Amino acid sequence: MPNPLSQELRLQGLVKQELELKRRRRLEFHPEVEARYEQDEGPSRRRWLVRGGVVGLMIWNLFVFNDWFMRNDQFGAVLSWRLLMTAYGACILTAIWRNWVSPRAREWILAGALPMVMLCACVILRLTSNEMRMYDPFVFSLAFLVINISLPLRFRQALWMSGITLPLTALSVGTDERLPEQARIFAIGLMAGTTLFTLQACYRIERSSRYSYLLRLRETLAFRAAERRADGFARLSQTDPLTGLPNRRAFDLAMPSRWQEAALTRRWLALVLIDVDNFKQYNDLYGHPAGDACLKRVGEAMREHLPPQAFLGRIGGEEFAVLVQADSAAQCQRVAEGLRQAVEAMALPHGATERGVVTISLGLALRSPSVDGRADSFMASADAALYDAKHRGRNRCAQASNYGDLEAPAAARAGS
Ligand SMILES: Nc1nc2c(ncn2[C@@H]2O[C@H](COP(=O)(O)OP(=O)(O)OP(=O)(O)O)[C@@H](O)[C@H]2O)c(=O)[nH]1
Repeated sequence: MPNPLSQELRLQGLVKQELELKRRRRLEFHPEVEARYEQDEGPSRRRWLVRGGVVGLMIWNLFVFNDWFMRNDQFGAVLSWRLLMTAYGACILTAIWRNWVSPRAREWILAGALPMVMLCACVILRLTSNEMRMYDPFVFSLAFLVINISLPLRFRQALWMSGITLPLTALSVGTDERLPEQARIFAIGLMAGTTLFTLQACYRIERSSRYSYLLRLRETLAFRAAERRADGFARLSQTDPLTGLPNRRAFDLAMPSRWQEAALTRRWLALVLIDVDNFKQYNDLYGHPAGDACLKRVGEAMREHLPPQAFLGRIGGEEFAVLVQADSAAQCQRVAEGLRQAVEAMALPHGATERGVVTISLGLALRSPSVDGRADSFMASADAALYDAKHRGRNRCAQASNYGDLEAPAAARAGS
């Protein structure tokens, strides 16, 4: 299955092509663009058609007053034809409204309304004996106006249905001997002219709505692509390329939000600054590439140890930082000590440390944040604690304030 990104890029290319090739003159897009057109515009077109159809049916039925005065003798029969057409229209509109039919079928079914309306109108005209009936055919043009323009039909369907309906209606009116000849000629001429003009308008409406859709789609796709690029840049600018962990910039952004989160949930927030012990010597002993690999492994070991919601970033050369929430100070201390153990447990050989393996020193600062409190001294506290851990002999976690030193377990120190 193609991924959404490549699909969008392909669509972007197709839209560009459509705009360049002026294919829009054919009132049909490339199938993929056409599918997207229906997806984006279909629901609003359905709503519009249903609304327009309901208004059209209301107008159609308002003529019942006219029937009462003009065709009183045949009122029952005329009313039946009106109701038949209304029922037919209601079925079509329900099918469109409930989306029971495909987009293509929707357009053709709707277009079928034009010959149906004209059929009913011609039958009603035949049923009428009143001398005022000669004015009836002049109203026929109204159907072309409403259906071809007001709805409007799509141009292809409008062309076909008008092409079928106009000659048949003209035949019916033209052969109606009870109509004066001049009225017949004039009514047919009016219908033909109306059909022509409404078809032209129908074409222009569809063409310009398709063209403006293409422009909108082009903008939407370009905007999405720009957003994706911006997201990518933001991710890159906040990621350390060596370890794939968040970098200092990401840490600076995370700090205030983590602070607020902890304040709102009334939990402890721990900041742990971590420094790889004697890392300069590691580089000197094993080379810079090995140093890089070591930093990656240290990052991975700590990430695995931390809960998923904890922040872990590489904020400097061989310096990492952790932000983690906990329910108690003791829990924070356990997390920090766990990090130290996790790195030591990797047992990466290091000829210049006491234990003979890569170890880390940690400075832990704890806060119980308040919403309007400030994190200003947080970093300085953790930094001071880290300094303390280094001075006390490395491979340990020291804690800022008066919580005391979190010693490495006795067993670990015994082996050093
Ligand atoms: N391989 C590698 N080395 C780095 C990188 N960034 C910083 N370093 C090295 O990390 C070393 C840090 O050395 P120092 O700040 O003296 O600290 P240290 O040797 O770890 O000593 P202590 O921190 O006191 O235990 C320097 O030699 C840097 O060149 C990196 O991305 N890759």
